[in-house]
Amino acid sequence: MAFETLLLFGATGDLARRMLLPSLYALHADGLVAAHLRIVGTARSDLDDGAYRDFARAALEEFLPEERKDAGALASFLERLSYQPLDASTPEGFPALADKVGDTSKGMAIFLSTAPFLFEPTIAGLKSAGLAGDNVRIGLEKPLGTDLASSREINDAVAAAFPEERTFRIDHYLGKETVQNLLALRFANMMFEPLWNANGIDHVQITVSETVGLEGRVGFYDGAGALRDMVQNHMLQLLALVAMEPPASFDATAVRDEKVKVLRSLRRIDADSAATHSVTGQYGAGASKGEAVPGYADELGKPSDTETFVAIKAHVDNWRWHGVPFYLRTGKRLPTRQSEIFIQFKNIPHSIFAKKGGKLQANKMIIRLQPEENIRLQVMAKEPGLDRGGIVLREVPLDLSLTHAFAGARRRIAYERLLLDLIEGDPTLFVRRDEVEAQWDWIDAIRAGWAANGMTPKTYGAGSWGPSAAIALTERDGVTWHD
Ligand SMILES: NC(=O)C1=CN([C@@H]2O[C@H](COP(=O)(O)OP(=O)(O)OC[C@H]3O[C@@H](n4cnc5c(N)ncnc54)[C@H](OP(=O)(O)O)[C@@H]3O)[C@@H](O)[C@H]2O)C=CC1
Ligand SMILES: O=C1O[C@H](COP(=O)(O)O)[C@@H](O)[C@H](O)[C@H]1O
Repeated sequence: MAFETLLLFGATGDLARRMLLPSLYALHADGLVAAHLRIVGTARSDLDDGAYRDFARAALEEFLPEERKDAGALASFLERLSYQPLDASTPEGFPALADKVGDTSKGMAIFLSTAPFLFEPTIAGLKSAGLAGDNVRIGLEKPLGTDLASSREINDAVAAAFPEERTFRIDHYLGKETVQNLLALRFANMMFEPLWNANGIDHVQITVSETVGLEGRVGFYDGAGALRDMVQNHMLQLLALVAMEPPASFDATAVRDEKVKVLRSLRRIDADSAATHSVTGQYGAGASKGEAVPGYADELGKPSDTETFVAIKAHVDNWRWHGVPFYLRTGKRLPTRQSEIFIQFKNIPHSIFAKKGGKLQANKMIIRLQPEENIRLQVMAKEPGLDRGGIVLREVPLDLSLTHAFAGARRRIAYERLLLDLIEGDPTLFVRRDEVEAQWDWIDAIRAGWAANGMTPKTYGAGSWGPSAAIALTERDGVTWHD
């Protein structure tokens, strides 16, 4: 059921400015939210409704693409907004917040876009002010903790007021169009699923590379690092979607049941295998997009052992994936911004072209999430000609460019879909508690393995593909990273 109030904590933050307000505006401009949906923002800043609308207007001016700016839609969107100042770390301000929110009988969705240490007091405050009733659901921005224990603590605090079916944990990668297309590719087509296993697939690579550095998130990032910031959530969700069994239906329980089975089947990387199955790095000075950039420690202003790059060789220990490595790689200040899933199929069992000189390469599938969205299957074809000197076979792409195939359909940013699902109450693309905890369990073992082996990040030049050890991680298996 679509709710009629959205209460946004962290309404003055960076995420609200860059993503949440522009997404809500887009839903409004496209007529996708109810005419009577009210959006109440709250944060510490001492603003009134008018000042918050000015704040929101400035954010939209800055972050909306030019073609989306429409004066009429902007004015009517701003009318939906109101604001209540609140220090969420103490209970005092919550009664005033409840007054501001007013009648919630038509349902309220709450979104916590604040640091996780505020979740517990926020939830206590909401509960004490009567803002956690049966017709209220809550969305939680990541990070949900820094390890399994802290994640459990947060989840317990949330569960004290909101049952699991009313708790929506965000992983914005699940809102990305191509991520859902991966499900369509696997489960809406006959031809891939029979090969989608250890018989057909040699290995899988998942790369999420960024060109940016700290981007003003110094305080948060140095306490997190790439493993907890990116692998624990986005990359493991991508891995789970690639590796899961077909769910019985595209429904929240069925999909999440299958994902959690994969996450629980991940082979532990621990003290014995951390050094052989993972590599960490930290960028030093180098160049990004042709410009000289400082190293991480210089950006931070002090030396640090936080990893800005991680590469992992993972295994899913079940029948389907027996012996198939999943190589994961993510980092900041890499050469390109590129998120992709690369599926390397196995070689054909016997080549009829060998005696004619035809050289074969195994099929590959590249599922590109960003910057552009496309799915490409590399297949073998014969070069045109009379083949007098022998047959020449060449790898050619079968492209499914989503941008071209669906030209005219606007590409939505992930938060548009996720905020709409939160307001309408569809949890399919949100992460269930057991998934988050399985993810943390696996990540904690890796971190313990690093500590036990005294592993610290190896330096890589900004603008490179990470430390050379990351190349060696795959080359040892005769595998080259797909750049
Ligand atoms: N920015 C991003 O790209 C991403 C952010 N996240 C996560 O989302 C969350 C929000 O991030 P971001 O917007 O960047 O953070 P910011 O630091 O930019 O904003 C924090 C928000 O929380 C509010 N706040 C801080 N303390 C209190 C308090 N005691 N009581 C009430 N409100 C408070 C701030 O209000 P005020 O400024 O008025 O004090 C502000 O609105 C974080 O957990 C972050 O890790 C996750 C993925 C990406
Ligand atoms: O959650 C996070 O994701 C972003 C990358 O998101 P993308 O949609 O731009 O790929 C990352 O920069 C940030 O460090 C992390 O917290």
